[in-house]
Amino acid sequence: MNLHLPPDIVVIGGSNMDLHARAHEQVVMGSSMSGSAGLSPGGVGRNVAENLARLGDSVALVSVVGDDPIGDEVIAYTEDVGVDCTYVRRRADVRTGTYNAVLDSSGELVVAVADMAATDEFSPLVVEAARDLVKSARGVLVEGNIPVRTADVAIDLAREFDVPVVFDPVSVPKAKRARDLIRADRELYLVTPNQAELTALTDLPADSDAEIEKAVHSLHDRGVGVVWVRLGARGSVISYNDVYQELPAVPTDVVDVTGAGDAMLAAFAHELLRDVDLVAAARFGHAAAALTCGTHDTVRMDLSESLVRDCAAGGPVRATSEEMA
Ligand SMILES: Nc1ncnc2c1ncn2[C@@H]1O[C@H](COP(=O)(O)OP(=O)(O)OP(=O)(O)O)[C@@H](O)[C@H]1O
Ligand SMILES: O=c1[nH]cc([C@@H]2O[C@H](CO)[C@@H](O)[C@H]2O)c(=O)[nH]1
Repeated sequence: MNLHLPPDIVVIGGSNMDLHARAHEQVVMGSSMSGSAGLSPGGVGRNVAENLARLGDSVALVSVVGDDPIGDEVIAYTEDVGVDCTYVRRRADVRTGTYNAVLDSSGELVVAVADMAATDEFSPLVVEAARDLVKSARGVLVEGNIPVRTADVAIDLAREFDVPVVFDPVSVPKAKRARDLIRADRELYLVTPNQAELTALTDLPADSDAEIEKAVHSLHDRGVGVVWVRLGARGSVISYNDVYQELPAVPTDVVDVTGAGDAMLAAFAHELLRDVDLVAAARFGHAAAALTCGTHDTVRMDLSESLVRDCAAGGPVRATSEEMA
């Protein structure tokens, strides 16, 4: 008997182990610096799934990791926070992806090397194997780190069953490759670029407010229902139907922005499952991002529904130590 209940959301995306090394002194290129470092499971898709589970949603992850000790750790951690990892494929012939970041003493990123090993080998067959899972979901989230042909199959599959699709283009190079995924002949529910990714998706400038608005409308013309543009410390713009609204970020002392966009997207999706108004859902997303920005990537932010709700209502942006996992 299959005892699995259908998930609210299926996330189709990458899983990594993140290494964050922070120098304790001014970084001198080519030199060995003293500092501290830590490991934590990462990957955009996996991060979104983790945050959804922490917010109390039922979520399944479709992903690929190596059959190696790092993959063991990533899966054990992700299952432990409540994500269904039944459809995470283990492959003996590839390494689990790693994201290796070096930060300076103020927390700014100096350089990051992403070895997307297993995610680069994420074949459409892994998505096909999750057909029944996708069919039963209320929403599917696809992130741009997976190969384009796999993302294409994932979107088609969800649309075949009329399941709304969220697409996160994740970076400029990935957004350029993913441009043709957004087409007028198939609807995407939500696309979430930052300004540079908006340009990469549309071939239009997106520096001024007027340029952003024009580029956003060109995505609507290509079948995207909701466009939510991330503007970093400024906040975001959300656009759908007759609504076009800029939202401020929740001010915070930034310690590490890694994963803030992933938490923001998870929190937004969490609210959508409750039929909350989209602008209110976006505000909830900003609160989750602010909480995540105030925490080192290596110390996972335990996003709980009440913590984010308090923050969105003007409450504290920093979790107390008891609230941290
Ligand atoms: N300096 C900041 N102060 C307050 N909030 C911030 C700051 N930087 C980022 N944020 C919050 O995090 C959200 C996501 O950050 P950003 O817009 O930089 O996303 P991104 O470009 O997709 O980054 P990433 O790919 O690293 O997630 C912002 O919309 C905002 O809510
Ligand atoms: O090229 C990449 N950079 C960063 C990530 C992941 O982004 C996450 C933060 O949003 C982080 O966990 C890292 O693994 C990736 O998968 N590929």
